[in-house]
Amino acid sequence: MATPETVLAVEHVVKSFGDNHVLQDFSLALHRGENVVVLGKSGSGKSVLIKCVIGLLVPDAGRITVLGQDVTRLDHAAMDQLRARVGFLFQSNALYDSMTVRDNLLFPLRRHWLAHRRAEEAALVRQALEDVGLGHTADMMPAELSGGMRKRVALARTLILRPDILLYDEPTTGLDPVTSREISHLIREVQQKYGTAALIISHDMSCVRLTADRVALLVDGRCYAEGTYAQLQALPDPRIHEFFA
Ligand SMILES: Nc1ncnc2c1ncn2[C@@H]1O[C@H](COP(=O)(O)OP(=O)(O)OP(=O)(O)O)[C@@H](O)[C@H]1O
Repeated sequence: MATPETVLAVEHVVKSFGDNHVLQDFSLALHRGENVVVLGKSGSGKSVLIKCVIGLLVPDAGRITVLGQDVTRLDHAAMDQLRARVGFLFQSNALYDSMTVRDNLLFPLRRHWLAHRRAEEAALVRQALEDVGLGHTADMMPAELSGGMRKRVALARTLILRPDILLYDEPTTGLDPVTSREISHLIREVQQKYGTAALIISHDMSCVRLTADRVALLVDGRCYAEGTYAQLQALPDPRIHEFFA
């Protein structure tokens, strides 16, 4: 079997804030088309990791390569171009409340691909919304949507650029259990339909079980263990077991 292509590599990353050593030699690889969940307790450094990946924080040591480019060495323009290929779903969704759903989706499109024809734009918006099960919402304002619908719109807004990688920051936080499950299933559907690789940070075990091809456990700043959900669940190590209890 061919070796899977690595689309994101975190290698020996170290990040401290004063005496708070958050990431200590953390390494992880994400392969094309794969969903990897980084699971860790509150305060373990999951957000710090994702911020390092998108260049909002700079690691003290180590290397992060996204689609073959070392993000710690990219200038602003190169980072901006790379961000068009890496969709980031914020925990807060970060929708523009004063814009319709349609204009929220058009925003990244116009920012990154200036020369789209109107008819093409309309088709792309329609397709992205249909793919998240919200074909009828283009004219609505974000305030008219439920929490789950806002999450779907935010996902559609990242999908419209056809990213190679999706980064999900706690995608089910703040949602009720039924809606959380729907979003987890949607993450899987997107993976299958778009072929994107996803790095998902979460401590919602239902989301982890439903979305992860592989789980990486972030403990004491390191990738303490990795494997499928079932493999990790079966391990007797108490530091792993407590997540599955
Ligand atoms: N900009 C910053 N300056 C100083 N300390 C920070 C900064 N960002 C994060 N930290 C610290 O890094 C540690 C890890 O925080 P992080 O937000 O990554 O945790 P997390 O695993 O995402 O937690 P949660 O699941 O609660 O969101 C915390 O101790 C936090 O206080």
